[in-house]
Amino acid sequence: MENDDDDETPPLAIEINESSSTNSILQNASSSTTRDEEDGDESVGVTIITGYLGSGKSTLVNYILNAQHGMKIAVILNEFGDEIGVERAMINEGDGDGGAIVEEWVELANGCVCCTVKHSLVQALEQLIQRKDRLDHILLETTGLANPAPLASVLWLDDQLESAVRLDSIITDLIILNKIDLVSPEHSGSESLDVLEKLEKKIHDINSLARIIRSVRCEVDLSKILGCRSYDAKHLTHLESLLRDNKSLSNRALHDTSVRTLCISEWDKVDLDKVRLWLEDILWEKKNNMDVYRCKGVLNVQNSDQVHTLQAVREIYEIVPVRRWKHEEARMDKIVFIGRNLQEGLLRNTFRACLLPTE
Ligand SMILES: Nc1nc2c(ncn2[C@@H]2O[C@H](COP(=O)(O)OP(=O)(O)OP(=O)(O)O)[C@@H](O)[C@H]2O)c(=O)[nH]1
Repeated sequence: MENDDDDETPPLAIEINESSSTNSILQNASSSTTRDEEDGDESVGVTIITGYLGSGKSTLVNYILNAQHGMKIAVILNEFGDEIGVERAMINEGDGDGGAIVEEWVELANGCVCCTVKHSLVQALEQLIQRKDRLDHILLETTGLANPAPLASVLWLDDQLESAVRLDSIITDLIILNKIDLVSPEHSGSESLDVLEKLEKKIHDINSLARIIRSVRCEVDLSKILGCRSYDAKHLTHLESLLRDNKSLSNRALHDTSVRTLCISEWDKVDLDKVRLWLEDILWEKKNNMDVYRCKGVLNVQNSDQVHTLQAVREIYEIVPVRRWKHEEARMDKIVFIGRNLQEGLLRNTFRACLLPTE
């Protein structure tokens, strides 16, 4: 579908719950508020967090929500269809104890925010703005396959939104060079230019203005990434080029269409050891030629009252308990796969062999 078709597409329903991301710029809450007050500008900053699958977008959202800044933050998550619910279950909301108070969670379903769900995004932002007195900032975490340029155009070209929200920055413009702990020592420091320096140079060859911050688990100085005002009038040239790039891109160019997402869900508890062997067979042995780029999910584990999250990026995976299941929460296993040659029947059947018999 071409971008122009979007106007004919009816808006999709958006879920807004009462409880209330791959690289970005955040500014310290207090300095952002002070600056806004000084300017008489009460617009709410929006930070778009983009980045490839598994680069650390949710890790950054988690870090921001749990940091000591006292901001009231709304999070808009864009997940592909079946992923709905998985992403949110994996993010630990701030507890309001000095950290973020998450006022709104908005999940945009059934498509990618840069193409088919633009209307939902506009609706979601409008609804959030109506509650603006209670909000300091909005984080928009896109799917790992999205291009941020069309999002910038949504924020710029919608007249109503223009004054009430402002694009603060896109975390790809501000580059968080995350996971530097995974660069092996023999690759860093031993040569005249180490791997990270070479990588930074390559990034600057593509975008000489990009600001780069190195991090492990997205632990970054929030004053460097929130409230950046990267797109204020003085940065207009950059914005214009972003919008121009957007016009010249077809949807085909935005996404690798051969990459597919699928989700398997079950209600029974799992045997964790069996799940590990199952996963290693898929990720390490490349069972039946399946090429899994990314896998994430929640598991209902035998003899545990903790939600376990499963995360895999290529061959690296982890399964960890993150918190207790909430009383009202449906305890289930839900796993999302993103990759090529995914065989749904095979994944589903082999996963069933990890389930415990229903009590
Ligand atoms: N070793 C290491 N692992 C990290 C780092 N940052 C994040 N991770 C892990 O990488 C995995 C993916 O992180 P996420 O934050 O879920 O990535 P994402 O970009 O939101 O992924 P998608 O939603 O699939 O696009 C998780 O298992 C994280 O714990 C880091 O700096 N070092």
